[in-house]
Amino acid sequence: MEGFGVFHRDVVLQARDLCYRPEAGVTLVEHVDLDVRAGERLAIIGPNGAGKTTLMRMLCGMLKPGNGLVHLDGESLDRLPMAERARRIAVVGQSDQPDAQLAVRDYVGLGRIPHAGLRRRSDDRDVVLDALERTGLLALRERRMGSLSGGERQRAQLARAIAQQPHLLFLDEPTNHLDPRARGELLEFVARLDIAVVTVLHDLPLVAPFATHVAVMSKARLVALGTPRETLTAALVREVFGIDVLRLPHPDEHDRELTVFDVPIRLSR
Ligand SMILES: Nc1ncnc2c1ncn2[C@@H]1O[C@H](COP(=O)(O)OP(=O)(O)OP(=O)(O)O)[C@@H](O)[C@H]1O
Repeated sequence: MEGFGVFHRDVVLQARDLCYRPEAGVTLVEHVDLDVRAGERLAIIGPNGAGKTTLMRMLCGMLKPGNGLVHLDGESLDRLPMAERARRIAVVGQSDQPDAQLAVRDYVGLGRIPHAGLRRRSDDRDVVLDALERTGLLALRERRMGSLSGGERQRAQLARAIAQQPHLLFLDEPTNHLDPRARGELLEFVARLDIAVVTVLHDLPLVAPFATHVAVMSKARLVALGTPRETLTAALVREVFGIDVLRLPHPDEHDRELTVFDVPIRLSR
């Protein structure tokens, strides 16, 4: 494993020197190194155009890196057969376009394909029902995918990923169609799955409650990697996002701190 040094058994995903340059003079991701261990939840954050989605697509094998290596469970991702990759990794992307005519439960059932091919196994039905129940979609299981709201469709995509029973889950902005309460509920649900998660997240207030680790991207580079407390410093948030972050004592709960991202909208001068 050249360039990877000692492989630790609990490291699920290892990336070294990842770069992506679609054409001469254009660099979307530059020299990214990171590890994700079992049970960790990594949030990739950064401003629009920073390279977050490009990085995530390389980490999950959807995009071949221009340079660098990605290892899954100690094996090179690009040498793993597709079926084996699909048994270990589930991806909920931004641009997934589910077939509008499919019933919700059949759509979620597609998550079983890597395990059983097109042949149905007896436990598949239970796994699908469990995924529907855990995402609050049981009552909608006979509905067509095309009839769901944006938030319901997002939950169906997550249910399909859960039905895949992966041990590494990739999510690209999983909260973007959800109302504030549903955002927290969805991330709480994902955290309780107790599997390794890599997610692109724009919702800064949810990063610290959800993520065990944060990768901060800015202008194609990884500018910080660590726990939320190590990375979401006032100085870094100001430098990367151009906004202030304030940590205030909770007025009622003395053991809690409120983290406020101060986004000014000034209508008058
Ligand atoms: N094939 C390409 N050729 C040139 N530029 C590209 C290509 N693909 C993406 N880009 C640009 O690269 C930059 C990084 O894109 P990426 O989608 O990774 O950013 P992001 O951090 O996920 O952004 P957002 O928060 O807006 O989703 C963007 O400015 C995008 O327009």
